[in-house]
Amino acid sequence: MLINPSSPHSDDGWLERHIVDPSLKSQQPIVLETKQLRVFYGDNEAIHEGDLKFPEHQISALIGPSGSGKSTYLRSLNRMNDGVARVTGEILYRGVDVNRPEIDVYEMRRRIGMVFQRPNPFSKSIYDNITFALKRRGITDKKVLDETVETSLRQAAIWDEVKDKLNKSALALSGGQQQRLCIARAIAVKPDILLLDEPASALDPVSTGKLEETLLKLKKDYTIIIVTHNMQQAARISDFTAFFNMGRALEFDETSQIFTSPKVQLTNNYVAGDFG
Ligand SMILES: Nc1ncnc2c1ncn2[C@@H]1O[C@H](COP(=O)(O)OP(=O)(O)OP(=O)(O)O)[C@@H](O)[C@H]1O
Repeated sequence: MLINPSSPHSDDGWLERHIVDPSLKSQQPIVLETKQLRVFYGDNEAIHEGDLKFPEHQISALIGPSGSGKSTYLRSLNRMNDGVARVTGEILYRGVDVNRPEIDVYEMRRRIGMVFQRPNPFSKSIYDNITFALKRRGITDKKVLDETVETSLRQAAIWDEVKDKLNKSALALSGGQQQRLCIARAIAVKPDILLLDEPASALDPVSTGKLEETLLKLKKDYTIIIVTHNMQQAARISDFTAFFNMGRALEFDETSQIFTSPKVQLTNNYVAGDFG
C-alpha cells in the first residue's frame, strides 16, 4: 500500500520515494542536476517531479512504464523540447541553468549531445556524417578532420568495420552500424554528456550487445544518460538507475540496489515485471 506523501514510510515499510545523491556513493562530481523540474504539453503535465543528479563518467539509466515521462525528461535536459513543451524548474549543467535566455543552445547541445531511438545518419558519406558539425563550426583542416573521423569511429567501436569505406553512403550500413555511427557523430564534437533515447530499440541482439560494449567503454570519457525499456540492459550497463512512474522519478539509486532491493514498492513491482 502506498503512503501519504507527508509520511516517510508506509505501514509496511516501503518508501513512497527514494532519491539518492549519487555523489555520496560514487565519489564522482555531479555534472547535471534537475530541480523541481516540471514539463507541460499544453495542459498535460508530463513531468511533475524529476529531481535527479547525474554523476560524471557514470551511466545512468531511466526506466519505467510507457508514458511515464522518461523521454520527455531526457529531451528536456538539452532543450530538445523547446517549442513543443513548457518547462519550469532548473536544469543545471555544471551549475548553469540550460534554460537561461542567454544560453547559446547550439553550444549547449554540443556539450550535451543526443542519440535517438532510430538511427538517423545523414544521407551522406560516413566521413561527411562525422565531419558535418565540425565543418559548420569552420574547421576545415583536413588533418584535424581525418583525425577526428578516426578517433570518433574508434571510440564508437565501428572503425574496423568502416575504415575502408569512409566515402560510401552511411545509409548502406546496417542498423546497428548506423547507430554506432550516430554515436561517433555525436562524440566528434567532443561533448561532455551523451543522452541516449532507447538507442537499441531498433537493433537485433548482436548489434545491441555491441552498442552496450561501446557505451561501457565510452563512460571513461563521457557521462551517459540512457532511456531504456530493456531492464536487462539497464542492469548490464548502468551504474545508477532512475525509476519513473506517471511523470515522477520515484526512485534513484545504484543500479544493483534498484534491481535487488528497491526501497519503493512500485519500483519493486516494475522490476519484478508486475506491470509495464
Ligand atoms: N510531443 C508531445 N506532445 C504532447 N504530448 C506528448 C508529447 N510527447 C509525449 N507526450 C505525452 O507525455 C507523456 C510522457 O510521454 P513520454 O514519451 O515522455 O513517456 P515515456 O516514458 O518516454 O514513454 P515510452 O516508454 O512509451 O517512450 C505521455 O502522456 C505522452 O502522451
